[in-house]
Amino acid sequence: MYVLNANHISKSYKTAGETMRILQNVNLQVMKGEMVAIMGPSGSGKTTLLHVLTGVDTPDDGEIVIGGETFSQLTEEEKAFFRRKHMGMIFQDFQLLESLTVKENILLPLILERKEADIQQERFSRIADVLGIEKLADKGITEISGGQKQRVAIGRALINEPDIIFGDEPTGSLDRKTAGDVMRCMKQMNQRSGISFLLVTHDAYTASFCDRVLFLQDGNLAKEVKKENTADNFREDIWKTLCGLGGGKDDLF
Ligand SMILES: Nc1ncnc2c1ncn2[C@@H]1O[C@H](COP(=O)(O)OP(=O)(O)OP(=O)(O)O)[C@@H](O)[C@H]1O
Repeated sequence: MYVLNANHISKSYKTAGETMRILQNVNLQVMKGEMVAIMGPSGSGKTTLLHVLTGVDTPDDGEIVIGGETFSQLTEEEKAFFRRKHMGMIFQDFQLLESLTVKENILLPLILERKEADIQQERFSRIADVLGIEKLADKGITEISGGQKQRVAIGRALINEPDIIFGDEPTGSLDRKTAGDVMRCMKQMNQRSGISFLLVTHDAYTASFCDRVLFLQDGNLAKEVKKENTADNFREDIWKTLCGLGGGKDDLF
């Protein structure tokens, strides 16, 4: 069953009288419980694709179905409502509120929805336990590390039990060890809850925690690499494919 089914997605930008075609007839599916990464050389349109899929930007053409709903046909107001219920977001710079505690940041989507206190507590305990951040509940955001901040952001993205979580360079501001810890947390949440992930990343190590990696080039999803045996082989396949598409070593590490 598809959680995300995007078909014939096209997007152009007009700058100084010139039309730049960024996405051309992109087709992309994510199954329930799948973790998928999108990679590609710098400027290939990864962020544009993520923005289009999440409704931050509008495609020129194409249809996006998320959790059975034709998301691309909703009004802006309906999209915002649908996003809160069915989609989670994780960003490179965490986007947490420094005026709130760790627990309040995670619970924010439920607080805004006025969910009952016992539901809030039950979901917080369950998620904080898996993410290993129970002891940080009352800390301020400025008092915790980058890796801890990203765990809090994952907790906030998960709290509404969405169909899919989108990540824009979720390990982009973390060192390699912390990136690994954060990706293991995501994988654990994915395996326990069956929530799907679609992550844009330039990092082969981060992508190797996923089940499948899609490569963007010249506005199209040009290649796909699936995890078939060891993590090391998968990482090597990812790296070779990206290099073959013109993304150099600097794009990876
Ligand atoms: N709002 C915009 N207006 C005009 N051009 C844009 C806009 N957003 C992106 N672009 C252009 O679209 C192209 C793709 O940009 P995008 O940020 O999607 O690439 P990317 O693959 O995410 O790059 P990177 O890996 O460097 O972050 C770039 O040439 C960029 O300059």
